[in-house]
Amino acid sequence: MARSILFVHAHPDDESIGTGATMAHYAAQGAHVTLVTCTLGEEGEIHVPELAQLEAAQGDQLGGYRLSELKTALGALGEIDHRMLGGAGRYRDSGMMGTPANEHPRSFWGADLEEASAHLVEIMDEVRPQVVVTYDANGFYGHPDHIQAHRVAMRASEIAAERGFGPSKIYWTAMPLSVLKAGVEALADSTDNPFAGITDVADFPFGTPDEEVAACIDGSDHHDAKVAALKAHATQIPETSWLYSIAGNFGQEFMGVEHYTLAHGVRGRGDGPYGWETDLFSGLPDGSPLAR
Ligand SMILES: CC(=O)N[C@H]1[C@@H](O[C@@H]2[C@H](O)[C@H](O)[C@@H](O)[C@H](O)[C@H]2O)O[C@H](CO)[C@@H](O)[C@@H]1O
Ligand SMILES: [Zn+2]
Repeated sequence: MARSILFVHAHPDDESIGTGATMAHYAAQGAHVTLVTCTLGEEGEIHVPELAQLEAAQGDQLGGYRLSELKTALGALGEIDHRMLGGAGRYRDSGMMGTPANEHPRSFWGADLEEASAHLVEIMDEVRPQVVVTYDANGFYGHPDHIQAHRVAMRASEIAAERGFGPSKIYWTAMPLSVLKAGVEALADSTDNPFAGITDVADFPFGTPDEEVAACIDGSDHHDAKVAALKAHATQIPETSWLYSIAGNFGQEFMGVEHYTLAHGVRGRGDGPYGWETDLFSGLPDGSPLAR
């Protein structure tokens, strides 16, 4: 049975920023890699001056443009089965927490959980993922669309399990505190310090104690693919982005290695002081009994 893994992300660019190396890693291994993107990112900033008038308050065309950026990014990551939750345009980027866009009639933050989850269950029934990857209950950093993506992924997985095709393992993206600390220290004297003013990692809206991390996927062979995918999202990730500053300092060690907590399922064999799994499918029988 071919391995099938499903990633649920809120906006175009999250897939590359948070799980790009992992997606490329499994696509290169021949796994069926499905990405579900929940919104088109209509409320995003625009870091490409000549596209400034696409913004929501003017031409309101950023969503369509970001879909094209996403397709380019996925081309860099390998063979990815991409779906928009409910079809392109069904759910709109809700903006940052507390902004007027939260109240838009199609905002993802205001979506009916059962209806949105039903769209995801349909995809899960088709691709039968043994592994699902999404965010923790805080959406990794508190964005309403990320929180909603978590809720929809978890509810859909629950419904799928009731129907006999639930995932064997569910992971949430995570940033180990040791990695955050290393980043803050490495850039402390940098003139281009993205963490300027932050001295304590507790100041970040994200970060997981190393002992609570379950998996570390080394996709450093796909470092270049991840950087190419990030560059495809040029409206969101400018050349001056802190992502590139850190990559420049840490290189493959940062860009190509991605970490996860295990929210559901049995942890497989692991390495290192905390027994981090090195494969998200570890511990699973060859082929899920739930697969078609
Ligand atoms: C990575 C991510 O989830 N980006 C979201 C986020 O973008 C932030 C937003 O534009 C904010 O105004 C900026 O200050 C911040 O730097 C951005 O990361 O929220 C956007 C609006 O919902 C969303 O389109 C974007 O994908
Ligand atoms: Zn996002």
